[in-house]
Amino acid sequence: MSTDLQSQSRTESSHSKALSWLKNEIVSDSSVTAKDTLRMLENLSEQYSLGFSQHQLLLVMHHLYLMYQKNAFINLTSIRTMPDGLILHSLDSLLFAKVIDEYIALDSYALALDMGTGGGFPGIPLAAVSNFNVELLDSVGKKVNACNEFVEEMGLKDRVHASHARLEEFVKETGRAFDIVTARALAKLDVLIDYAEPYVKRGGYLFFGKANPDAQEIRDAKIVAKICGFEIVSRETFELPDNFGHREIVVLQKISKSKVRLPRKNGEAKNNPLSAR
Ligand SMILES: C[S@@+](CC[C@H](N)C(=O)[O-])C[C@H]1O[C@@H](n2cnc3c(N)ncnc32)[C@H](O)[C@@H]1O
Repeated sequence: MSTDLQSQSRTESSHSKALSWLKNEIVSDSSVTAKDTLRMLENLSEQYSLGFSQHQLLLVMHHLYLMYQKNAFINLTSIRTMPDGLILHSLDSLLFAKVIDEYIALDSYALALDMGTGGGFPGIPLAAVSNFNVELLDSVGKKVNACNEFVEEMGLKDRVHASHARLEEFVKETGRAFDIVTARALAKLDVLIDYAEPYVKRGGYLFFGKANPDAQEIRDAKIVAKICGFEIVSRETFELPDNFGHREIVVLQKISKSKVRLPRKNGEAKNNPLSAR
């Protein structure tokens, strides 16, 4: 089968799974049906000019729903209701996809790594709206198992996979392989750059989501970016609806060799930051 036909048949199979799920399910907040939630996401998609198809949004919702089901057993999110999660997890992750598309087309077959993915944010929504091959990484085994269950259930297993490892160690298995590295709610920007450097190809991009980085965090990020061979190419800002707050996605490009040997030992990036040298 040609790659296009394989990809079309994969899309059809994940579409029918998501549709059969939508028909039956009532989401965790008993006053809101899955159909209502999909409508909310479609409205948000329009409001932020995201341009994703209904099928893609359905997949994004399917992930959120599976994540909330699993959250009853393992701690994946502290955001209690599905409508809040829709904004703070799904929309927030889709904003990454919107920004990434400006640098690497979502319909390309780029390789992406989501560092410290937790319940799969932003990596799984990113996979749902792209053709990317996505590696999700987390140091907590239960979260990794949950993510692998989600992508199997969503029909994305052949191009999305979660691995259980620390960022400081996973590079020994994979090498410098990725076009894109993402992270949300993992660490300060300087630490994220330190973690990500061994994974991204020359010319590749880092996309880091922050609530509101202060001037010191940006100063430290600039210092470490220079040491590690990156430049900050953009800082995209968004206001989430209903006063859910400010979001910034910082975009960096790998332009030269790192001046220090990375990765460093476990915990070094946080405990002995390059920005303080
Ligand atoms: C606050 S959670 C954020 C999860 C997700 N990115 C989100 O935005 O919802 C940070 C995650 O990073 C993982 N993590 C922290 N340090 C890590 C490391 N050194 N290597 C791999 N994962 C790590 C944690 O286990 C946790 O799941």
